[in-house]
Amino acid sequence: MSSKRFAEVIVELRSAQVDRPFHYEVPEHWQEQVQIGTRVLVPFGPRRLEGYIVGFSLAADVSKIKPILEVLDDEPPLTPDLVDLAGWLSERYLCTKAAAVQALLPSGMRAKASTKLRLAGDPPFVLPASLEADLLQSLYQSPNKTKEQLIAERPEWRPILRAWVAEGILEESYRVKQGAQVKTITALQCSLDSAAFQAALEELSRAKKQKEVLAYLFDQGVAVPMKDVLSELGASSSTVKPLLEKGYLQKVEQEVLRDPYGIAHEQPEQPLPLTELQRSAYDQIAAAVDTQKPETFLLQGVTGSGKTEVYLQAIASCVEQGRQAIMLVPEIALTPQMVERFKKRFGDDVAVMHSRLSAGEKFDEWRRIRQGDVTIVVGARSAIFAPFRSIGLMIIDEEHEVSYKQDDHPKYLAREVAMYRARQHGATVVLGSATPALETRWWAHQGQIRRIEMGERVMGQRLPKVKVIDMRNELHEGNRSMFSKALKKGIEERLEKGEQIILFLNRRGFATFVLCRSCGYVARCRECEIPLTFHKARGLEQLRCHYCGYAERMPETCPDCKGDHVRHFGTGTQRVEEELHRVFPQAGVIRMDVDTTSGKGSHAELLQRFRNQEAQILLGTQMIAKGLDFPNVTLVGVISADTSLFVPDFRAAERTFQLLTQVAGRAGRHLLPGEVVVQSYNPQHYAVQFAKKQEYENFFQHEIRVRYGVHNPPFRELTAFTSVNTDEDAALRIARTLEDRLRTLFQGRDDIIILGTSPAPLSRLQGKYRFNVVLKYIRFKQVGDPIRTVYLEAAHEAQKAGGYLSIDVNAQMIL
Ligand SMILES: Nc1ncnc2c1ncn2[C@@H]1O[C@H](COP(=O)(O)OP(=O)(O)OP(=O)(O)O)[C@@H](O)[C@H]1O
Ligand SMILES: [Zn+2]
Ligand SMILES: [Zn+2]
Repeated sequence: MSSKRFAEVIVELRSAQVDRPFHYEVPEHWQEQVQIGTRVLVPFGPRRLEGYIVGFSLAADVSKIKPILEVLDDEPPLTPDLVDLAGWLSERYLCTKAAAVQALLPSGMRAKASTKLRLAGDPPFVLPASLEADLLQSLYQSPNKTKEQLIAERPEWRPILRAWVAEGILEESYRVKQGAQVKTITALQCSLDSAAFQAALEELSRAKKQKEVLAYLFDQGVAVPMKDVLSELGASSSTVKPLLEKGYLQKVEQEVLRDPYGIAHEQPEQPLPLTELQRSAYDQIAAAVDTQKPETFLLQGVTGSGKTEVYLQAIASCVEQGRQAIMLVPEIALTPQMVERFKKRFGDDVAVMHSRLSAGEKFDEWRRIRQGDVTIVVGARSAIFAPFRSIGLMIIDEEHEVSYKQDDHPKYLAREVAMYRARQHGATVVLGSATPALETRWWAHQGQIRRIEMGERVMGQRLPKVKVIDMRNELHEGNRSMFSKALKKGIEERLEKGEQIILFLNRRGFATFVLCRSCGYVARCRECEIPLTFHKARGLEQLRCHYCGYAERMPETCPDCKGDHVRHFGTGTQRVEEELHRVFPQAGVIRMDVDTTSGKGSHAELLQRFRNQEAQILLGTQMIAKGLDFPNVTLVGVISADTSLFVPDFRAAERTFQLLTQVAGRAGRHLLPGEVVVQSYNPQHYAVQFAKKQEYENFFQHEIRVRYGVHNPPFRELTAFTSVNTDEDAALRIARTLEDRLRTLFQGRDDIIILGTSPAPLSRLQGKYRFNVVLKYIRFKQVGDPIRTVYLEAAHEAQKAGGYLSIDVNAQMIL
């Protein structure tokens, strides 16, 4: 090809003003090497930026076009289908292309560029006492300093450097440091031929250990990690040193991949013989994978129905056909046990990706996927972007989980990304849950996706019996404790029999607020206006804001009425723990909440202690609701079902139902029968009642009518705009302007509903005021482009006013 190609490059700036590809010339020597997805370094104004090639064109205005400075990788990090996916992400979620590209790559990927300088021409004549003289001296004395370091040292040198480069006195070259370094180890190698080897042995006649090391490496024929050589032969580095000096051995740096789990996987575990229901589910999924046509399933299986075994075998069948598989699980459920289950089945063929890995570990796992070293990835949300070549199967377990929606740009929903990639790759998507998202179940009802039902537990165990206790009656009968009589009795029985108990505290609400019983004053954060949460640590009573971290002492008297009736209300895990110790002094309790699990690995460690039966009671928030499987647990108690029912969220009923069903599903999964006790002040609520009977289908029928009546998902999609500013008037003004423009734009469209400017449920956060405008529409395709224009304009104005305007397309929660 003789005609010159120009590369279209997306640079790493996330600003909307530069949200388009820029053209660069591809220097002759890189013509062969660059492809779509190649990472490059390009000049951008006075800066040098990293960017990705997203296309090629025969550009016209050649005069202005600058050449690419550097190609950053041998293999392009992005495959062409990922470049295409980035384009889709930015259109679907209205984010910049740069933000979309970055979402596809591990955080450790970003390079830092630096500029090396070399004196190339004759140094200029400079006055002995001048800026130029200092610079020259510095250049001679420390030739390794980069341009960036020099400028940081003396900003006044910047124009001089620029001039000298222009005059050819200095020459620039770029060096790029990877964000996360490739990890290497030192290995030893013997590259002598046999004759030279024999000669060397003679020469070393008396140095027995040296001879041994040399012979060992000669026999190996390949490089062996130095530490293995030393431990194998019981040698020390002083043995190796003379061999290196004489040139008999060479040191080589070998790349190694960090294995974050490092589990030894010797004997692969055999698949279990499937039950009839599992077999039928497996057959349908495997057949779909075979067709290589995009298809989505809802695998609706009650808790304990053995969905995981179906996933494992479907993955095995996909991999056998030479295609790759992605398995998503909620971050919280991605425990070492979970990973171990995959590693036992598939050995080293599995990469793991989640946010608790270090940047280096993430980078390595990502490279193993990109290089084709593994065919399966298990991970949290972002693993859906795994750079596989030919995806056959994508599974999203607990697909209804909120954590599958990214809360930062691009605010993608993993389920939608999976379905888009399925179209690209001709892959099958499996959405698995006992309590599917209402939308998913609705699509299945509409026939857009196929539903597979597994209505029974694996060994035919009964679903646990759920008792709902009316806490109002308990109070009327004089029981002022947080444990109903039934729950107390249940705990006592289990403690006696040596069985285990999970107590669950539903804390989506703001549980331990502080209230004055005589005047009704509620302590709130000064910055966020959220009720403060009561905390007790080392005898100190504190009020803390869960959003911004603000803290103050618990007041002794009411700031409003000066009375002494201020009390903390609601129930935090700490209070339940104290109460447990008081009522059941003999019982060991493990508490799991954000306070006890903030350290790396502490989450897994606490669960392991419970598994080892070091304590009989596990007490926690929703983080213990998912995927835990403990054979000895026969009682699950929910302290209060109500806290999640009264949050200002249209999904409150759905979430409550899901949480209660998931929690109840933790009991009686094995041989011992299970019991569940749910305490509630609103036991008649339909979410509580359907959860009691574990009747998802009936809940769905009821809830879908409620949604239809108020035009909520799945009948409309919601996009939320939030105007944020420290100045309340400015925040309000921007939101109103946006609302007006949307109204003008969609005038006469009765399929579109605009919920006018209103204070956000979190009306103040970290000292900033927040106002929402919510748009409801049927098809995003019909509104996406016009919304983008209006949004970008208003966002620009918000910025000028010192705040910002955020957008959440297909919002799952409005805060
Ligand atoms: N075919 C089988 N034969 C014997 N045991 C099985 C079989 N399939 C699954 N099991 C066992 O049944 C238990 C429940 O299975 P699994 O955890 O996969 O259920 P699940 O549907 O994912 O439940 P949940 O939604 O509650 O997480 C597990 O202990 C699993 O090892
Ligand atoms: Zn008061
Ligand atoms: Zn706050």
